[in-house]
Amino acid sequence: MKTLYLECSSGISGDMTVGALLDLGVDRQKLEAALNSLQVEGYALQFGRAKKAGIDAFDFDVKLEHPEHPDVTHTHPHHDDGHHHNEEHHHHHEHQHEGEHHHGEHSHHHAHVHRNLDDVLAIIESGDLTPKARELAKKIFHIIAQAEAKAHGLPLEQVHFHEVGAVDSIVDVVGAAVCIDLLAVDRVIVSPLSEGCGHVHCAHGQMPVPVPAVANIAVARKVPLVMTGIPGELVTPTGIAIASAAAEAFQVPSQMNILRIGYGAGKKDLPGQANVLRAYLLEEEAGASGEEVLQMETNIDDQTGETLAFACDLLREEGALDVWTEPIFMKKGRAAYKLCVLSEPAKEEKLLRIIFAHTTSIGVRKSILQRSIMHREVLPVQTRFGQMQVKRCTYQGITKHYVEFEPAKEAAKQHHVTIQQVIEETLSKICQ
Ligand SMILES: O=C([S-])c1cc(C(=O)S)c[n+]([C@@H]2O[C@H](COP(=O)(O)O)[C@@H](O)[C@H]2O)c1
Ligand code: NI
Repeated sequence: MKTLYLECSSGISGDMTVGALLDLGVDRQKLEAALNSLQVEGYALQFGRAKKAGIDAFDFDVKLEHPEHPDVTHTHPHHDDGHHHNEEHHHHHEHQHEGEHHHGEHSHHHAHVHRNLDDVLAIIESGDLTPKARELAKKIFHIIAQAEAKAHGLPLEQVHFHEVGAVDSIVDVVGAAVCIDLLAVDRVIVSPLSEGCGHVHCAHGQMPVPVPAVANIAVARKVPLVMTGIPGELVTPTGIAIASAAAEAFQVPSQMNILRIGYGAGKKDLPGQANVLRAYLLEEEAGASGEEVLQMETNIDDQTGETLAFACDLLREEGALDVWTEPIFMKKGRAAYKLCVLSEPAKEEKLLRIIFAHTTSIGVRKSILQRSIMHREVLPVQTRFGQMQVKRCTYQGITKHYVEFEPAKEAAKQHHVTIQQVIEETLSKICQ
């Protein structure tokens, strides 16, 4: 199982993420092709290297061609004269850039000068992206827009992305989504995010760190922030939005089998630490990695068997790893059931909603369990009954094979044989 692990001990921003993933080995040409397919103009991509406290890191940058464009004064209601990114993206004297690719020569023109969420989503929709990259990019923008809406007390549809900022954000967000998709990992995990302190300056004053959009995303998406006491903004709204949209969990792996490492350069020079985002590609021998699962339980003494079974079906459909009921006796000798749900921790909210909506329960106990599982892969196997699937499970030299039950059951019915025959013949093909 392949895992992407982002170590954010010096914060996270959009360009640090893209830089780290390029350094990890993502194909730059494929990223450029995806970004070129977007109806966005007026920027150039920069691909270079930077030394951050002695560490050689990939320096990805989006250089805007008209940062001082007069039209951009129609902007976000509370940030209306463009503090966005100029500082961050145009003072890189110590960085060398090997490649610069301009995107200003497109022929499309936009009648308006600021974009709302729907405009940005339409740009993402019309780009030549894989479905996974597109969905992830849209999810990231939703998260940013919701945080901005809350920060400025606006309905979602009234949040406007600053024209210049929007170009920059679209490239960073779509770039990160494309890179994550190109890595084709099984899951993404992210460490708690180290944040700075104090205030950041913008044209109309100072914003406290974490800036409001970051703080709102941390609340909404349950993102742990580590407060380092370093002056300045280490976590940007784009950075935390990418992390929270992609991450299955915020955790530090207890053991790492590292395949590759990439460093993405931040733009700051920090006291005592390198301003880099480190991305790891991990091979996780399931079981050795100390995987975590969530177990939820609730005792129910006043629901019919029919409706409880329906709730169990819904929980399974929502992606619970397992759902079962145990007969129990509760107070006053009442015959009852304990409903148990096992799932990935990230699915807690959705599954809890189903329990409260579809059972009579008004309280649920939960615990995080450490789970060891064997590494699994599914092998297609041709038999006279058609194609069967065999699950191969391995762990430190131990190997077990199991024929997937549902296709085997269907084959047994169709061919009027016992399921044991289907299983044995399928397994015999594997051992040859
Ligand atoms: O443009 C707006 S509205 C804006 C809002 C906020 C809030 O927290 S609200 C913060 N910022 C700052 O802009 C830069 C760029 O952030 P990116 O995520 O686009 O890289 C950063 O300093 C933010 O704190 C802008
Ligand atoms: Ni804002």
